[in-house]
Amino acid sequence: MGEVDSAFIQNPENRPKLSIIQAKGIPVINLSPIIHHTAQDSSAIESLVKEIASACKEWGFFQVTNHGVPLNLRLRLEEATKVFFAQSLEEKKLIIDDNGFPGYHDTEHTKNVRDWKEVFDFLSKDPTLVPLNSDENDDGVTQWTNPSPQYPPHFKVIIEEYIEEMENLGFKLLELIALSLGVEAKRFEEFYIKNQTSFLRLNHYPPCPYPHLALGVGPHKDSGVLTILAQDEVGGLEVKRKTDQQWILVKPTPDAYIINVGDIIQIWSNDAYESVEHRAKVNTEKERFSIPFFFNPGYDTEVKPLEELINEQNPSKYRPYKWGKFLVHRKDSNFKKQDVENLQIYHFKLP
Ligand SMILES: O=C(O)CCC(=O)C(=O)O
Ligand SMILES: [Fe+2]
Repeated sequence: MGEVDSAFIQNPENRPKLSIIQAKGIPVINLSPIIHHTAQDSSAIESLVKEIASACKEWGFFQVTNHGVPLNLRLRLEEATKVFFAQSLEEKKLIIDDNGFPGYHDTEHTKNVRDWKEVFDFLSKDPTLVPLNSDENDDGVTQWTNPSPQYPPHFKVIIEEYIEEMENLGFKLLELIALSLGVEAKRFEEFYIKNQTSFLRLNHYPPCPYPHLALGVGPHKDSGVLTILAQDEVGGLEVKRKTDQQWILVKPTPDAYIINVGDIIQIWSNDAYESVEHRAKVNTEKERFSIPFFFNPGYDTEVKPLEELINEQNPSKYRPYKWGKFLVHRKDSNFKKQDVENLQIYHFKLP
């Protein structure tokens, strides 16, 4: 692949520097007070909530250790992911839905530049109910259903088992985040009771001959509630530091998960917390794998700042929007190059 394919070339301002900034990096938070407790130790939980609050405010990103997800399960999923992607393109292309989601695909664009990656998406709930289209006046719904990969054996079972763990961890993190905002621990659960739209993504970034021009994933913010990411030892994820807008490499930490606040938490918190821009670099020698779990609410969730957090001094900064409509709009625009930027939450910002 000597020729440079222009579809992958980032605008000059988005091209990555290949030298690495080794900064102190995002906070690492030990979750053992909520995972390994018999009788809850309230002072340990209180200080954990404070750590979460400052990580969400200062970075929008953090890593967690002692999270309760069995390492053996993660290793089994990582191994199966490698075996899956090692198949031929023809074989992988069989594992796809007509809509291009969920399943295998290799043509995703971020901000209209093609990403140097291939992915496999798998829904948390099968089927997942979503709006028929992004038209606000159309109440029609449709279903997304999971593919059934036959190879490697037990792939589907491993993925399902792993998703269950991601949901458990997701709910625990949401409790900590709710407490850190000063609202009830279970405040966010109502948005997940019906028609959760979460999904697991397996990312494979093959070696790239021009890593100074292309990106595995271009700069973006995650649009859902929370992302729980497992990255391998190769590294490549960079986060835009809020204090000085520098791209900071997130150093791979064995058996840790990287958590990032998505756009919906930014809105629920009325901008107290911010969904932070990030991207994934590629390199000439090593392939890289990463596994994000996008923890998303029911399609009919109306996204707006929490009533407890707004008042005359701190009025709502956003007009409400329907999550499902946003999701479907994004899915329609992610697989082709368009002339305009796709939908972002600032489109809902009040003047
Ligand atoms: O591969 C990574 O480290 C990040 C992936 C990512 O940001 C995404 O898939 O939304
Ligand atoms: Fe992301």
